[in-house]
Amino acid sequence: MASTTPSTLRWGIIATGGISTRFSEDLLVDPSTRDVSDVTHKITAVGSRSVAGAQKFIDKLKASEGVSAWGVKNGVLDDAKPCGSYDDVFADANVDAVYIGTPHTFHHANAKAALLAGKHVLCEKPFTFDLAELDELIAIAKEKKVFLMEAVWTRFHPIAYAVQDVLKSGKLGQVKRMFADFSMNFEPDTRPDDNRMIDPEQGGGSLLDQGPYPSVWCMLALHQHPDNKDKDPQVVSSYQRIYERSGVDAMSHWIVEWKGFAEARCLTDMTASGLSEATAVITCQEADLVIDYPPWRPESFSIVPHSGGEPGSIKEKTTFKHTVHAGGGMHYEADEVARCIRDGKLESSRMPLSESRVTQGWLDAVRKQGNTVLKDRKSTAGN
Ligand SMILES: NC(=O)C1=CN([C@@H]2O[C@H](COP(=O)(O)OP(=O)(O)OC[C@H]3O[C@@H](n4cnc5c(N)ncnc54)[C@H](OP(=O)(O)O)[C@@H]3O)[C@@H](O)[C@H]2O)C=CC1
Ligand SMILES: O=C1OC[C@@H](O)[C@H](O)[C@H]1O
Repeated sequence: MASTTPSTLRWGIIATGGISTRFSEDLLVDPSTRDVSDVTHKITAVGSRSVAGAQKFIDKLKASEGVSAWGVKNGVLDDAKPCGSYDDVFADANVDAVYIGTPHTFHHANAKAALLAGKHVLCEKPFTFDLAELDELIAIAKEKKVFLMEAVWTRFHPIAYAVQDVLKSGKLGQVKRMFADFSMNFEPDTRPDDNRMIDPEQGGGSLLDQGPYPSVWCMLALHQHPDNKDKDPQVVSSYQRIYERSGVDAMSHWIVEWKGFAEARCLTDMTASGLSEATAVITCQEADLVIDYPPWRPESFSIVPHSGGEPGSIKEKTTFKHTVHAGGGMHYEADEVARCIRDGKLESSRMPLSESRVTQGWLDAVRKQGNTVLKDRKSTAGN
């Protein structure tokens, strides 16, 4: 059988913190371990606030062990240039696409600069601080004819497709409502004031950091459900508990309504853990679909009969496992970006900009209805 040469995407990595490390390590994993042969990845530039920081990051990647050692041996890092500013990465002709791994309040400025320089952009969650900032990025990407996507990696995991297949098959009957939770004890009192979960200047608090995950399951299970016709679901109620030390939210609750279809209750909490066996529960006519912890990378879900005397045709619990292939699981979204760019697409149909707008709107609504120090923070759009 004739084999075609894979398309290689050349990445510039912006920032050298925790998530940039994990994303880059996944770019170093052999694509064939996840049955991918049509795209490959290279890291051609790393941007940090200091050139020494960028060099240290590259050196650490070059010392990778385990599944990421493959990329080191196979040239993924051979042309990686350390840059002492993010702008140097945006100006680099050897970079096709930029991955943005800075704290929340910097996403807009960093993505905007990259787009204006003509680079394709994959930006960490939450896309921006508010919807006005996101709309500005979308307008620039459209004008520059470059690809833009929010890095909601969980949407590309095997389990995400499997959950949708079950719901779409109709075997669980009508969807009634759902609950989605990302609670985790980050032990905020032990963290310094400049930790990004605490610091308002970095968009701290549970809502912005954790909120994108309940949204994943809401969007896949309800928003994209074939029976749903409401494409503009709104937050109808919310509550935020304040983390007194810095005034960000310790916990947020909100309810979203898809008119004429269903409601979702969403929860984020950075001060207490969530249920280990239920990061999301989708209540359907015939049974519940229960997705296990952790919300960002679950690998199993169960179909669970209704409790008590509730009717429902499904009487036995069945559990399904969908493990992430070798690596951390961020390679799937990277493959999606590579394919979209190869095919000349400006957005992903799996993670469309219209859906990022919907979930960004929920974060805005909860923040504005609450009473944290970020309540009235002004958008940087247009600056
Ligand atoms: N998808 C996922 O699973 C995860 C996503 N995230 C997301 O990734 C983003 C970054 O999170 P994370 O990597 O944990 O954060 P870190 O604090 O570990 O790293 C942030 C990096 O941003 C750069 N930076 C630029 N300006 C500042 C500033 N003023 N203060 C602090 N850092 C700055 C720094 O890199 P440098 O010095 O090199 O410029 C720093 O290392 C967030 O949007 C977060 O929500 C985080 C964790 C998991
Ligand atoms: O995106 C995330 O997922 C995993 C969590 O540990 C992290 O805080 C969050 O940013």
